[in-house]
Amino acid sequence: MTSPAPAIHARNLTLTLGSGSAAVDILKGIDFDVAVGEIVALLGPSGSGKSSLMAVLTGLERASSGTLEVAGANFAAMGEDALARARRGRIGIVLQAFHLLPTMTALENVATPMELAGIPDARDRAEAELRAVGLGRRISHYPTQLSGGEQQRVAIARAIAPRPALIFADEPTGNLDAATGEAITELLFARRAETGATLLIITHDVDLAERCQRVVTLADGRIASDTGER
Ligand SMILES: Nc1ncnc2c1ncn2[C@@H]1O[C@H](COP(=O)(O)OP(=O)(O)OP(=O)(O)O)[C@@H](O)[C@H]1O
Repeated sequence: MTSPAPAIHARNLTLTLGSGSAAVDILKGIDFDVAVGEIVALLGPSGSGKSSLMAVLTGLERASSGTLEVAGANFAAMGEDALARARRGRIGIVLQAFHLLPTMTALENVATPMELAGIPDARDRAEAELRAVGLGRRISHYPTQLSGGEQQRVAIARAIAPRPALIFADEPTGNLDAATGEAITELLFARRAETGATLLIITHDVDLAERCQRVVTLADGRIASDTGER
């Protein structure tokens, strides 16, 4: 029997942006494995490469060299179209600034990406997910009619409704007050537990990092420490 593919298997990932004398080495050889279902916090000082690593791991940015498999897909070897398809089925992203479409209701924000991906029953699934994040009575509201915490709930519903194997959250509580941020953290952990997804959270919040199973710290484009599984 073979063991299941890890959620992330990265070896010697590098990222260099720009060229010639303007080239900047941003990631300098990242070896990183994440098991299915693991909850990992990614810490590190500003400019250490956290967002760049997330961009590479989510397939938004292509690594300059190295190997990368995400939920069994060989991201490093894929063409643009195949990569876009592979990302869609595997990855959900939650960002600090919510990034909801202002002209769409909460329901449309969650359902439309699934409709575009050809997922059946997109509206029903979106509605169920919005109920699961506590917004069953807000599905027809537009983002401007929702608080920051509510908007982040919509963003979490949008990320999780397609049932991705991995959820990436980049400073998900960074725009929220402490109490609202705490509620959003609880929700993210609860939805992860219900769906079995693997969760990677970029954060400056040491309390949030402490609640993750594993803390990986970046410094100057390299992994400086990794607590591994506790
Ligand atoms: N397009 C680019 N061209 C050149 N350098 C870049 C580019 N994008 C990012 N960088 C540099 O790469 C480094 C890592 O940036 P990154 O945003 O990944 O760090 P970070 O750890 O996420 O920081 P923060 O916590 O402030 O968000 C920084 O020095 C940044 O200036």
